[in-house]
Amino acid sequence: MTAYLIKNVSVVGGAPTDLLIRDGVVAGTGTGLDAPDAAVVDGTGLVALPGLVDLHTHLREPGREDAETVESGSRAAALGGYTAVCAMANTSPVADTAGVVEQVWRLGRQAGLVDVQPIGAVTVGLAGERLAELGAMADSPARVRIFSDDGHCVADPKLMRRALEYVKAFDGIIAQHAEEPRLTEGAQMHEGEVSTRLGLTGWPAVAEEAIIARDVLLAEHVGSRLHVCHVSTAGSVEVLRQAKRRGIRVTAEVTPHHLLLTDEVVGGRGTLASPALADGWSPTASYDPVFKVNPPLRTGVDVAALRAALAEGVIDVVATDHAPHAVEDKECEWAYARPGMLGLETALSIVLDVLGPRWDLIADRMSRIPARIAGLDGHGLDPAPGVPANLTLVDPAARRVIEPTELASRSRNTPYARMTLPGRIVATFLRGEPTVLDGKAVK
Ligand SMILES: NC(=O)N[C@@H](CC(=O)O)C(=O)O
Ligand SMILES: [Zn+2]
Ligand SMILES: [Zn+2]
Repeated sequence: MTAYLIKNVSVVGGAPTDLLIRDGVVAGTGTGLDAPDAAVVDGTGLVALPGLVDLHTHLREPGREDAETVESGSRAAALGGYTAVCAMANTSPVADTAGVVEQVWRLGRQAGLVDVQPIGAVTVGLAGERLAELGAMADSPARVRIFSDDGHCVADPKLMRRALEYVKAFDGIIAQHAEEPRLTEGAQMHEGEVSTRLGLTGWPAVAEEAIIARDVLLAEHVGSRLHVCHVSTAGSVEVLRQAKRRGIRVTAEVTPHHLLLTDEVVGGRGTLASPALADGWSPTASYDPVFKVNPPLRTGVDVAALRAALAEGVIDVVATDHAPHAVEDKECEWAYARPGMLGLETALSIVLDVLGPRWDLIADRMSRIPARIAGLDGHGLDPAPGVPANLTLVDPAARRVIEPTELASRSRNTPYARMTLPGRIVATFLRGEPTVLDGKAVK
């Protein structure tokens, strides 16, 4: 195994120092390090972060390998600075048995670009009727600890209660896609002024907020851990703030797209929550299905509330909800397009715009805390002697124009096409082995 000497790098925003990586761990830090056998990486002007960890990724394998595979998604993750991702269960077949979660886990190890931690389904077939074999998935080699029906809501409160009770035994987590289905029948976009103007059926904020309010009370009642997926509204932030004040064991994530984009883009307007990114950019058309996503893009008030909640910690982490879709499922009439957006290769850039170069906060929201929530021990640790060398090097001064066909994902449904984003991943290391060098995947 080659040793690497990263020279003159800022570790999480600190004063420039050298990092020696050897035998899978950080072997030493300090200025003026020398290691004749090591390959030198010039870290001047770069920031070293603990490898990013994504709690919410769709890798699409098994079933829709045309949209993404574990390997292509792992490559996209590494290029985005990730060293671990949690893969959602809405595959085909659904990851609702020990067999399927083990298959995904093995595919991740074979790809060897990031650690792929499968998430197990809560209910059989994501149908919301019968609990899946949660214990068998927890006991499998994949050691599943997070369970989610993402793409669907566990709408039945009795089933949600039983799922929370079941996972309590092994300190597991239920990650809820909060969407009261009876309030979103036929919904196409956020229910508000824009949906009224465009004549599209709305997805009301209350459909999310009512489920979160119910679930935090169930989690309190049972004394079990709840994680809220892709929080999208100001009202949800208030429910979470109150729940945390009551000491309820709830964590929450926000996606990059809900931190930047508003429902105005559906109508073809380029109003973004960030003037810098809006400068010179606008959607190519109205009803562009790349902006169709579940939960939907909300208003500027919601985006502002999410940005504040992320900075403050009411929202614990950023999760990408990387949702690759094949061209025929996405580039079609709005009503028939599948919802979802790519996120892995652009997440750090968006968060850098949202939070600014507050590297310690970024390390918390994108690495340390998601690693702790998922129980991924070797990840989310700042580079320091003896620590597994799971890290990424960021060039904060770089700017790049997003070109969908240049992404490593097998799909191209990124909402940031033609945007100029800040920051670039220069290198990523997984247990001391480079997965990205000079901005390119090593395999
Ligand atoms: N977010 C989306 O719009 N789609 C996700 C499912 C989900 O996260 O709800 C997908 O799997 O495509
Ligand atoms: Zn979802
Ligand atoms: Zn999802």
